[in-house]
Amino acid sequence: MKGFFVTGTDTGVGKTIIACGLAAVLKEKGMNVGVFKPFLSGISRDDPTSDTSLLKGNLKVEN
Ligand SMILES: Nc1ncnc2c1ncn2[C@@H]1O[C@H](COP(=O)(O)OP(=O)(O)OP(=O)(O)O)[C@@H](O)[C@H]1O
Ligand SMILES: C[C@H](N)[C@@H](CCCCCC(=O)O)NC(=O)O
Repeated sequence: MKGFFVTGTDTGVGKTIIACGLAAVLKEKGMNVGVFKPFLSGISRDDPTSDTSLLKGNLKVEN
């Protein structure tokens, strides 16, 4: 298993967008891709606009 750790120097700099794109490209190449965001602050994970919802929706996974 290989992984990428996406980080940045501030909030709102594009970490989530980059992670979504990276995951989508790898999936498109036929790889089995998972995403892991261990902590989420400031918004419910159930909110459709949350980072975790965007990452999940991007990969079309259930959980
Ligand atoms: N390359 C880009 N060009 C234009 N807009 C961008 C780009 N990358 C991200 N954005 C926009 O910037 C905003 C913040 O991006 P994103 O949510 O990916 O940041 P983040 O680093 O994950 O933030 P946070 O730390 O708050 O979770 C979003 O509205 C996103 O659409
Ligand atoms: C909901 C957003 N995407 C993001 C908001 C982070 C705000 C940090 C504020 C601070 O600097 O204390 N939350 C998160 O990445 O878990």
